[in-house]
Amino acid sequence: MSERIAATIVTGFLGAGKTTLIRHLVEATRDRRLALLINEFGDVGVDGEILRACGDEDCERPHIVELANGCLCCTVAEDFAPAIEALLALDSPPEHVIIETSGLALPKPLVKAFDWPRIRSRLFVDGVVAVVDGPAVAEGRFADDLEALARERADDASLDHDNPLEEVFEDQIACADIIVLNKTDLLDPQEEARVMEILRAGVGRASILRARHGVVDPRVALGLGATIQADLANRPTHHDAEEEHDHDDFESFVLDLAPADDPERLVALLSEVAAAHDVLRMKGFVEVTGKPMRLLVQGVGARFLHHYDRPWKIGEPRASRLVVIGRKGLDRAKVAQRLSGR
Ligand SMILES: Nc1nc2c(ncn2[C@@H]2O[C@H](COP(=O)(O)OP(=O)(O)OP(=O)(O)O)[C@@H](O)[C@H]2O)c(=O)[nH]1
Repeated sequence: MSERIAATIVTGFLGAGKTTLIRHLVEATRDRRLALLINEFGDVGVDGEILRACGDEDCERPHIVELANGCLCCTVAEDFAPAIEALLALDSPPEHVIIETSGLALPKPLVKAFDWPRIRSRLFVDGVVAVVDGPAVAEGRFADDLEALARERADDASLDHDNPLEEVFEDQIACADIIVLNKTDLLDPQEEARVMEILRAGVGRASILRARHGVVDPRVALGLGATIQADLANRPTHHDAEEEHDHDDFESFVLDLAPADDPERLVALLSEVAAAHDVLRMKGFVEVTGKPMRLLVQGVGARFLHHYDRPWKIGEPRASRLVVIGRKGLDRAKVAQRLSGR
């Protein structure tokens, strides 16, 4: 089996800033091959146009696939799986896929669609990012333009999800690994605190990042830098490329671990440590004692996935190495101590 490719699902109500955030991520990760899969209702092509029209030739770089035939989770066989297969059959297939859902989509069924064998063998869900329209929530609404939202709902014959909007919003929040509280430029401190409170009440253990115009660190949103860093042993030249970036809100470090005897136990511990120290991302490869395959481990907040991605190559150092990303002030010594003391 070829290596599986990570996919990030970006969800959030109409106008919350999904396209703006994705555009930022595309611009901030020019050295990576991204593909975008956009699921829009009604005004087909608009988001794709915005993403293409960066006024910069590099913005042509990602492959953009638009799927307009309704809810992705309801059309897995006809639309979603063939689109993914076509992307992966490209001469240079993407390293990461970003899926923008329609504002009304429930993310959970889409995450479940990844369990389809045709999808599961090629792709895994790296994380679900929910974009929240800060000012709309502060005003007790969920979207900036409720009428447009109602129209979208009415036009969408494939949606028999006729849940109250609150429930769709709550579902999007509940399913997210990372919540981006967007449009903070339009919130005063009291409003921002109130929205934070509403979100915290609904989110469980997801991390909430504040953003203006969707500007979030791609290492956190996509884990892209994390993959590179965790793979340092195999790609020593990337060491040279590590420069000081202006990622002032976050910090990251690489942690070397002993080989794991029991992957389940390791992942449970990682999840516990991530929750205790508000770690946003952990990602890397681990040697499991007695296994010829390397274990890919990746966490977004406290949610972890792991699978054996390929056999260790002959002569390849079997390092167990994770990149850990958190907010500034992350207690590196404590995280290291808890993970090395297993
Ligand atoms: N003031 C302000 N405007 C923003 C911000 N983020 C996005 N916008 C604007 O909000 C509008 C909607 O943003 P989009 O990125 O298109 O939102 P979307 O979630 O993709 O919308 P749909 O695809 O229609 O569901 C656009 O006019 C953006 O320029 C922000 O942080 N602050």
